[in-house]
Amino acid sequence: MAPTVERKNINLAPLKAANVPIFFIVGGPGSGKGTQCDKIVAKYGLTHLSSGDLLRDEVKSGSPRGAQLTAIMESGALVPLEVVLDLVKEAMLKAIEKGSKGFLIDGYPREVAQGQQFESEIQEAKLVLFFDVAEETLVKRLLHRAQTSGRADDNIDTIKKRLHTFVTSTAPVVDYYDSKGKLVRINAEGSVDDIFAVVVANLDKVTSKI
Ligand SMILES: Nc1ncnc2c1ncn2[C@@H]1O[C@H](COP(=O)(O)OP(=O)(O)O)[C@@H](O)[C@H]1O
Ligand SMILES: Nc1ncnc2c1ncn2[C@H]1C[C@H](O)[C@@H](COP(=O)(O)OP(=O)(O)O)O1
Ligand SMILES: [Mg+2]
Repeated sequence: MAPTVERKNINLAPLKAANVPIFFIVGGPGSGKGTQCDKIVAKYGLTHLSSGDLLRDEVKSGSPRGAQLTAIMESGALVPLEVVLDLVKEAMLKAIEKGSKGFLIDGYPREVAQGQQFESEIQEAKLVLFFDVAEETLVKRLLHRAQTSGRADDNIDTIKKRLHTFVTSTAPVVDYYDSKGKLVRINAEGSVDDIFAVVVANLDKVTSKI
């Protein structure tokens, strides 16, 4: 039986009232989500929240659920939906207090239910950017990142499991938003700058801020 997850009572009113644009950033592990988000932040001033970073921060904080989270992440599986969603909500609220103009939610949703729950409890995403990269390239990039990342999940065994999780749980997210007409599929095999040019062309269509 799955462990019971304690939900926090989070007041979402300020976040809903702000009604700022929200973009989901989806792609396999190593597809360049973080890399492209850094560039989007620099150009558009949106707030970048990576669910993986939020989870790693939670682990570092030494909170009781930290050890459990580490084990799940090292196994390449997904952390329970409620844990991630609460962390994302809290981070969004903090950013709204500081005047955020909008959000890049990176690495989320990783399963269709995450997207549905987020959108029913918070707000609909404006667009979903999907960075499309072949598995072979993902493995190469992650093994290269492993040399400097210090991440416990950047090793070949965990990478294989994360790829499996991506195919089984996250690929349906891509189809789900495609069928809603919200998906922007970006071939992300090229150079960082070439990919960013495609990102900009798509974001410029929906945002007036340059
Ligand atoms: N277009 C690209 N071409 C080559 N390497 C890339 C590209 N984009 C990102 N990388 C590298 O691939 C690795 C994974 O990128 P990252 O942004 O951390 O991806 P994600 O957040 O999707 O896991 C990093 O080492 C990064 O420097
Ligand atoms: N939205 C989410 N739901 C469940 N687990 C998540 C999650 N986001 C991250 N995790 C967990 C499982 C992932 O394998 C791990 C690392 O995530 P990440 O930092 O986003 O990886 P990457 O940037 O390589 O795609 O954290
Ligand atoms: Mg990342």
